[in-house]
Amino acid sequence: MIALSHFNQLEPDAAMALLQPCVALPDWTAALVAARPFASLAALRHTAQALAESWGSAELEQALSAHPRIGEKPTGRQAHAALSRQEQSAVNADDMQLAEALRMGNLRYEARFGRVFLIRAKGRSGEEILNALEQRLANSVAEEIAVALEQLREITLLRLAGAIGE
Ligand SMILES: NC(=O)NC1=NC(=O)NC1=O
Repeated sequence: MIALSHFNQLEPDAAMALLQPCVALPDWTAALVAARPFASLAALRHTAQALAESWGSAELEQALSAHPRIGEKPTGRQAHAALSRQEQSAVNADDMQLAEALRMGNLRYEARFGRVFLIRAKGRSGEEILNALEQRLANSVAEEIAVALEQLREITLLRLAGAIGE
């Protein structure tokens, strides 16, 4: 984590590299970097949230390339893989029944919506995630795009808060 004052002064490329693991949407990252300097963390968060409000299904598809399935601990060494592992740490991988239920749920979700099930996993148990998956399977296609985008915004803002602090 770096201080906001340090982030404000970083070279643009370094600032982009710092934010890259937040979400695989370079336009968002570049716009946030271009909006510097930020007077406070609240201002940074506000701008980050405002820039993410414009995301649609195209951004969702692009961003999902960097999000492993829930329950499939990512093996990559990239920063976002490490973040995913940490965010999914509450999903008890030793609970084989839960792991199988998540695996089947992911398959059902992908068959219905044609994309990976995305949820802000941090702070949620495996059971809570499975329940959310089951409930969301009943959503319409349009409803589910809106819900998945909101989860993407939550994940992104949580990762931003982890990257830049006081
Ligand atoms: N498919 C997912 O929901 N992935 C993820 N959720 C998180 O909170 N981090 C992830 O990588």
